[in-house]
Amino acid sequence: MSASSPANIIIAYLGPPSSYTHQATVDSFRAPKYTLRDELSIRDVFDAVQSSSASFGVVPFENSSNGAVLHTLDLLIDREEAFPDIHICGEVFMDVQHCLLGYVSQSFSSDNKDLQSSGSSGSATPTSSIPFPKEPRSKPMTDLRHVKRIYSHPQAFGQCEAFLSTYLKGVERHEVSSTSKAATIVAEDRDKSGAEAAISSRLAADVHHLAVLAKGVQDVEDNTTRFLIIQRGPVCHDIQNLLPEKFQMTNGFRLKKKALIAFNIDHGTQGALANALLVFKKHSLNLTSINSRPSRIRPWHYIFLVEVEGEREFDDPDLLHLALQELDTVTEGNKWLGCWVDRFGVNAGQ
Ligand SMILES: O=C(O)C(=O)C[C@]1(C(=O)O)C=C[C@@H](O)C=C1
Repeated sequence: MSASSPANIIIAYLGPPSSYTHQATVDSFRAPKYTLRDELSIRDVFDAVQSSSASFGVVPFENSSNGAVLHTLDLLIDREEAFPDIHICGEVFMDVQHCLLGYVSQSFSSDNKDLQSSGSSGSATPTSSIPFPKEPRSKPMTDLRHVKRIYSHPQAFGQCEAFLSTYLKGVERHEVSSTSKAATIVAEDRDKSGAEAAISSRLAADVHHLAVLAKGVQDVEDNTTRFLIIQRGPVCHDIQNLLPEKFQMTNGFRLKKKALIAFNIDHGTQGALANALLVFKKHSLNLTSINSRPSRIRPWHYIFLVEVEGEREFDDPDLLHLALQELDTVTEGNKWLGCWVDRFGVNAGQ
């Protein structure tokens, strides 16, 4: 059966199961209409969609406290031209509450009434570069002296700095492809000595039979990750009808829409970047973010990614066409990466 047959719409997502991407995907693409397939890396999700072995893919894009997922940006700008047909067709916002998962140590559990004996005062140590470190929001629920290695996705480490630098200072960190992969590794710790722990989700604790050693370990209470839905081909393509209704562009005439565009400019021309940005202003496309990634062609030369939002402009292809034509005249090259219905303020599942 082909990936886009109505009875079998395959959605590839960054796994293994119980990753945050999985949770965002389950909430948006419900069985039996959709079949979810986990992939080991964000690149594998792009590959699955580009090769049409999946109709859609779900990947993390940015976090409200730690910023862009660089790996996703790099795959979108596609320096190697491996993903020429990938377009964004939707977004999902999800609240992310991290936990520290592992094992409760038998040797330390008897004296865990006093958690300060975990070797920490509960305050982060000031250093010359960070004289006033952020206080962690939560305390461990058990002694952590047995933890020698922590596994997680780099984004999750970035979101939990205060807790880690207070209660697990100097403990080796291992970056892996997702938080659920981290939980899988810890669950495989054969002697259950508790030397390994993962920053992962509450769901991953249940799936992998791990103990929750601390809850809500991210630096900020309101910690939201935005995920992108990707498809093969431009958004006007028939494949849009296979998406859940809330993501379909035609569903919301006059709904706010967003788009992502990548471009490069002649860095030697004065005002080149400003001129490119002015095109969006002129065409009433409100710029909401700008990211840059090294071009890897010349040092200190960047590819820019801008996100724009608008209403009428997206419902009239001629208006967009005009804006892009004008962008052609002030950039050295640009790539339309898709447009989608704005879901800001709407949680996954709604
Ligand atoms: O590792 C996961 O569980 C993911 O889905 C990836 C990811 C990310 O890359 O941002 C998703 C949400 C959290 O912000 C941390 C990690």
